[in-house]
Amino acid sequence: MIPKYIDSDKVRKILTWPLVNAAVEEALKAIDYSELNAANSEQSYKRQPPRTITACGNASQLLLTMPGYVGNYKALNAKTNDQLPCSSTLACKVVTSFTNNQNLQPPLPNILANILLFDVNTGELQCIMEGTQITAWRTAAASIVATKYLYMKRFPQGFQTPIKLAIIGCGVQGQSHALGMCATFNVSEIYLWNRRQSKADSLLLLLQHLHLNKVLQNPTKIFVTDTPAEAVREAEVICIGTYSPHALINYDMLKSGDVHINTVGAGAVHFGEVSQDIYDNAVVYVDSLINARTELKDLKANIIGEIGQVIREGRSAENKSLTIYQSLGNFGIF
Ligand SMILES: NC(=O)C1=CN([C@@H]2O[C@H](COP(=O)(O)OP(=O)(O)OC[C@H]3O[C@@H](n4cnc5c(N)ncnc54)[C@H](O)[C@@H]3O)[C@@H](O)[C@H]2O)C=CC1
Ligand SMILES: O=C(O)C1=NCCCC1
Repeated sequence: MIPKYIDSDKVRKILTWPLVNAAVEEALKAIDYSELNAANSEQSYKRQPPRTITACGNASQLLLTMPGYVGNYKALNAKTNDQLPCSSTLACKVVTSFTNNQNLQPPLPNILANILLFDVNTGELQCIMEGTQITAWRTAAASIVATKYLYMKRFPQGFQTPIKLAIIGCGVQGQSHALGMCATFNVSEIYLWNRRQSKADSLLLLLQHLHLNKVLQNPTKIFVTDTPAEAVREAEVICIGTYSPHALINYDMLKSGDVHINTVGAGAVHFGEVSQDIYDNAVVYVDSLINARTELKDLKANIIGEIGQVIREGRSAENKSLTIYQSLGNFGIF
């Protein structure tokens, strides 16, 4: 059988925020196979071994392989939104992170991905999906799901609660986080910061264009700031996705009261862009504990558990107004 190839144009046509958010929530919700027992046999489950990271020459050129299986999950039909019968997916995402790509002429995305889908009965390769956009959407959707369960659920208005949002780093991830958050939540104000301001300006123009054309519904005030401190001063929800090896925000910069941070970036380690004093004052949730055990082993933080557990059981009573979703990366169900 020749596997089907789904190119980036076809992928783009399928992706919508409700669909991707739902797929990612479903994948995050799956329980680890080792915890499955007779009492929760209806539950979806996952087998997700640690991902491998292979350096190609040096640490700025990496190949990541991310295999996973999700069994017994319930997905929605993309066209009708109807619940589909229980499904299972066996897949492997293969990602490269080559951080010089942005300097090529013409530039390429630093993160390039392909997703291999296998027949769960025969193991045959069924399909290869261009995965670069899926990675951008999936990562933002995981932050959206984390924001929904760790932040929005604190308020009686839930999803409708107006939020002030900060985007630190306006590259591929910054853009998908801004678009996904604005498409999903009632974002009243959005503060954009990027090391090179022109990228933040471009994102501002894109957001204004989407609002003007009613692709984004809620009226959002959009600001470009000179510093990360200005961007986060008022923010209730912060998304940070850069390659910065040092902290771009620290605890003194945050507003007091309820704040939630989604941190997705940083190069060699996955926790460089937020200061230690923020971690000291926060509770941390991850997407994948199995990857956290290796990739976050040097992080000194109160890691409570996986976001999937919060989806299944609610947030534990840890009494902290500052939450962090530390995103390592896993895969959605597509
Ligand atoms: N957690 C996850 O699942 C995923 C994480 N990532 C990570 O997210 C981060 C961003 O990735 P992309 O948006 O695809 O890259 P990108 O190259 O499109 O954007 C990176 C942004 O970081 C900024 N930046 C780079 N170095 C900086 C520094 N020293 N200080 C301040 N800003 C700096 C750049 O100005 C740029 O706007 C990377 O660390 C990447 O590894 C990417 C995909 C998935
Ligand atoms: O989950 C992913 O995809 C990635 N995670 C870390 C950085 C590269 C892509």
